[in-house]
Amino acid sequence: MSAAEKLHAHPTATGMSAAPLVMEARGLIKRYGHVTAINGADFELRPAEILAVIGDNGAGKSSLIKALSGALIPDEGQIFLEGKPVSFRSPIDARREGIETVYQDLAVAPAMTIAENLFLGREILRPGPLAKLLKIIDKKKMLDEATRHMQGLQFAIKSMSQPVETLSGGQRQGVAVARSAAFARHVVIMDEPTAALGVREGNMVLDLIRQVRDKGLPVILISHNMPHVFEISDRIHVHRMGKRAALLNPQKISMADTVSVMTGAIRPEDLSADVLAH
Ligand SMILES: Nc1ncnc2c1ncn2[C@@H]1O[C@H](COP(=O)(O)OP(=O)(O)OP(=O)(O)O)[C@@H](O)[C@H]1O
Repeated sequence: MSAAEKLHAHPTATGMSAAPLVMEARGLIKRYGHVTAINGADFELRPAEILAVIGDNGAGKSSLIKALSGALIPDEGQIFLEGKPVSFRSPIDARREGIETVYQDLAVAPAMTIAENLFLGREILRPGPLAKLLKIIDKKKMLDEATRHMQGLQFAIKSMSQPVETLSGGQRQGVAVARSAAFARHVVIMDEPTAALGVREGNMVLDLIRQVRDKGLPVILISHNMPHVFEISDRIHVHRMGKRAALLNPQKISMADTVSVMTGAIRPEDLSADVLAH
């Protein structure tokens, strides 16, 4: 058993709560030459929660998320999914394990329909050996399933055969969120999903993220938007200098104090216990 696995096997010895975790990381390290982007980071994600990950520019949020989504291989440390140690060599590995990531850019293919976007790279083929051999796509089934899924998320769009380029920015981002919700089995990671959006559209995407959580999937939300973080998250992971500095309860701590923890103006050890999340 590796050191990290031992840590995981004795959670109370490290002061962790014994509650079940969907995803966990212990002691992640990633160095780029002289820069240490991840510096002994811990991470914990609970079932059906929205966990915001916040931090100043350069704090190492993206690097942490890349490690959790297979886009970066850490030099040290261990990631656990549903209690099992996992080692992702690529984002495809992470996807196979049920972790879906929505990136801020590269969200959708504009010329394709909503239904096609939902099944992009995972098209449903018509039944039968010939259809499989010729890779004949079952458009009707994809359309039906897309409609059913979008209705389940209360996504207000009339036709799933509409090209994505006819949608607003918020609706496009909504399609990306819905796609990740459709295929994720364990975790949805969202990197600044509302960054490029106006107020109404941002709120629409926040609603959709809540729906994903309410379906039972935990969401990791990386965001610089403090009002959004406070509106939607169940717990806040503050990342600072390459590691988790604090885990905060947005119901108890003010936005101003949260920003102070993020920038280092308040030291985590000076916080009162009631603002910490467990
Ligand atoms: N591929 C890389 N090569 C070299 N240095 C890197 C690389 N990726 C990240 N870094 C460095 O690691 C540190 C953390 O970067 P990271 O992008 O993870 O931070 P961040 O919190 O996501 O920042 P931002 O909010 O600005 O996106 C920074 O100093 C960055 O310059």
